[in-house]
Amino acid sequence: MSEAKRAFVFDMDGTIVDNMGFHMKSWIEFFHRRGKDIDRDEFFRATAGRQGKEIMRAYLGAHLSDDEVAALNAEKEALYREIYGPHLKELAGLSRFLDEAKAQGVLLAVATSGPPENIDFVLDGLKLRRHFKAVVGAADVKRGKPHPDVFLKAAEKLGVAPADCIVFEDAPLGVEAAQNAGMPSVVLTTTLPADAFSQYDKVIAVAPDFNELSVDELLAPATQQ
Ligand SMILES: O=P(O)(O)OC[C@H]1O[C@@H](O)[C@H](O)[C@@H](O)[C@@H]1O
Repeated sequence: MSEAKRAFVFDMDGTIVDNMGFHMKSWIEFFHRRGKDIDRDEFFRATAGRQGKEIMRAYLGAHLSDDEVAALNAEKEALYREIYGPHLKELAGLSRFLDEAKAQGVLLAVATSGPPENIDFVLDGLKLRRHFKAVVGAADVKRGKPHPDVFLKAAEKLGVAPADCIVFEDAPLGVEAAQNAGMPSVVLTTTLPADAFSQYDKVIAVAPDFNELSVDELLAPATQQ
């Protein structure tokens, strides 16, 4: 490993946990309560990685006040935590992978579009917070993915140059955000197959879970990847 500090920056939903099906269920129920139907696949591709407030305004009206958006978000995310709670589990191989990365001196961060309550729910619920030197969420940046803000903030908090960070993502908009931040990505195919990411540059690996990923291979010089 070179002298420069390296970092792994993890998306949370769909990457640390395989929960996007539960987010989808909660969105379907949330919109059903309002007499609206949504198409699962179309909705995932259009929204996964965006912040709740952006999704609310896109689907329910740009006129919504901040207070109205906050109340709607609180309802949707409480629904999600209620239905995912009994299934809460880290993606296969994650803890081993994090331990290996730390043993190699890699700094670790979480960069999610989720709100603080969802971050606590996953990181504290699974006792994972101790692994991460920085945790950045929707409350810390203005714009969700595909804007690069959340990844750039994580790199800044870690004190690592964006080009020395590798992002782990499951959503096309998240990979696009990493690309916009100047960071290569590893795609986890928890939610979509590999071909959904073919239009993006700098995808250096694709895997179904962390058991299939090697820290050493990911840290190998870029010319070998
Ligand atoms: O950035 P992450 O961790 O993938 O989080 C994205 C998700 O954040 C959630 O809070 C939203 O309700 C989801 O619809 C969204 O996809």
